[in-house]
Amino acid sequence: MKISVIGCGYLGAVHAATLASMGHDVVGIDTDADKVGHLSRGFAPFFEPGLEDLLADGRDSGRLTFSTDMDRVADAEVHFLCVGTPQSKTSDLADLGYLEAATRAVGARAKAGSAVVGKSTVPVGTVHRVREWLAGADVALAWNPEFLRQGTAVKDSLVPDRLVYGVEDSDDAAGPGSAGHGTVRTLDEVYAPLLHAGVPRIVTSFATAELIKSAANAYLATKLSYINAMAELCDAAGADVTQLSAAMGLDPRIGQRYLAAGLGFGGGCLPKDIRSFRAQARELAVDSVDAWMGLVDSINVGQRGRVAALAAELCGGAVSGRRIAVLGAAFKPDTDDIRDSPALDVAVRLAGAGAHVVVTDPKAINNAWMRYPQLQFESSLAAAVEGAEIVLLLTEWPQFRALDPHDLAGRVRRPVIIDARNVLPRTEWRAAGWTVHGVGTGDAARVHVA
Ligand SMILES: NC(=O)C1=CN([C@@H]2O[C@H](COP(=O)(O)OP(=O)(O)OC[C@H]3O[C@@H](n4cnc5c(N)ncnc54)[C@H](O)[C@@H]3O)[C@@H](O)[C@H]2O)C=CC1
Ligand SMILES: O=C(O)[C@H]1O[C@H](OP(=O)(O)OP(=O)(O)OC[C@H]2O[C@@H](n3ccc(=O)[nH]c3=O)[C@H](O)[C@@H]2O)[C@H](O)[C@@H](O)[C@@H]1O
Repeated sequence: MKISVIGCGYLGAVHAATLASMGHDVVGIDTDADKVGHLSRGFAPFFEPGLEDLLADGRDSGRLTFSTDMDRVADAEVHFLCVGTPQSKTSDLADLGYLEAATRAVGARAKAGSAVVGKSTVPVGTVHRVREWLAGADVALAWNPEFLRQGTAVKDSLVPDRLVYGVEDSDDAAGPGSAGHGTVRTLDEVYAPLLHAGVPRIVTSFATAELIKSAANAYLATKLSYINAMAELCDAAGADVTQLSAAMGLDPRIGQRYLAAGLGFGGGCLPKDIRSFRAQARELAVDSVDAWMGLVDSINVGQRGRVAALAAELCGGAVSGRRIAVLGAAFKPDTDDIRDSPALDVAVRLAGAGAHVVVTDPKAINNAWMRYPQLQFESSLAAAVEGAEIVLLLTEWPQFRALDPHDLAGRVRRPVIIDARNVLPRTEWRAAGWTVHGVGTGDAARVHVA
């Protein structure tokens, strides 16, 4: 099929590349000429494992092209809308400005009978606004939310847990002869290899499809804030949240995933999505969801404050003038994305309190250094920790987990580390002379003021 993908960021570039790998002819459109230049040459404009291989395959096969020219969408049979829906600068609401611009541009060029399919994460009810923005274009409309995670985006796209199709009420999966089966059939054709492999697909209304996406992210955020609240309880009681979550997770009704307590969640999605969800609940007068999301958000942001306060405590009450090494700038490992990064938030708080903060990260320094002039960035871990009075492990990259505590002890001024992701083998590090503090690992009662 001929497909256009509008918006080639973390979601769209991966979506375009995986569709091409399934045999479709795909054009990816983005307003960012730099991004399009990279993608056209087969290079990923951001770090995402496996993406460059797919881009190179797509370029070599001729099935995958990129452009800034919106006119290139004209002969596509399906248009996927993948532009950003960031948090508004002035409220909790999602900013739908990019989506409106992209939709209007597609609507003006899409050929009659083609399908416009939304993938961006949107507040419930947005599809009706998209229909208005299409301004009478003779196109079908569907909403097909995406659930991929950065860092595993290629795998998540090629082997998704489920496909969700939000379609017109008249549309159904009954096949030829039913009133408006157009978009279901079209999407089935797009995703044929996945459906053939047995990926479940849910066909539902627009509102339900929109809410499935928001509710899934809100649930993940809820699970994370729940375990972080338990971490605070563990610190207060002298218990260990890593053992608590491991034991809880063995119950298959609970499961191990998203139960890793620590610095909490960040990134370009969960934080803004729970705020948008909150705003939607307020508009719909569903107070319980508003209050719930408010608590999830405040527990999450509170983790950052707790780690910064622990650093101050371990520095004798204040960090002013202290040299602090921060391991991690990305919002999580295996990505270079620093959007709402908990690690950088803590680093900025400490710098704001007068510390000399040196940050290192395997992939995210290029994205971070111009944005945060108050921080020093080092690509070499050895340079970052040199002379540090305290080390903070804030993003659990494999290379940080595997650090040799003996080697590191020889480089720092004081062997004190906050393992804010609870990933280091504490016994080994303590045997190497380190004071190790986790989050919720019951160390709070053992803080020694230096
Ligand atoms: N990043 C992720 O892992 C996932 C993101 N999502 C959702 O997907 C959407 C996109 O997210 P990201 O890819 O992370 O954002 P992003 O910011 O990385 O990418 C958005 C892209 O859209 C482009 N763009 C903006 N306006 C445009 C226009 N009028 N025409 C063409 N291109 C335009 C931007 O230049 C940018 O490259 C959001 O709604 C997000 O919530 C959903 C699932 C996963
Ligand atoms: O809507 C989106 O954009 C995506 O948001 C998340 O994906 P992502 O933001 O890429 O990252 P996750 O792996 O979910 O991690 C989110 C945050 O939670 C943190 N986290 C995750 C798991 C855990 O146990 N503990 C924990 O603190 C991570 O460090 C990270 O900061 C969802 O997992 C995806 O399903 C969804 O498609």
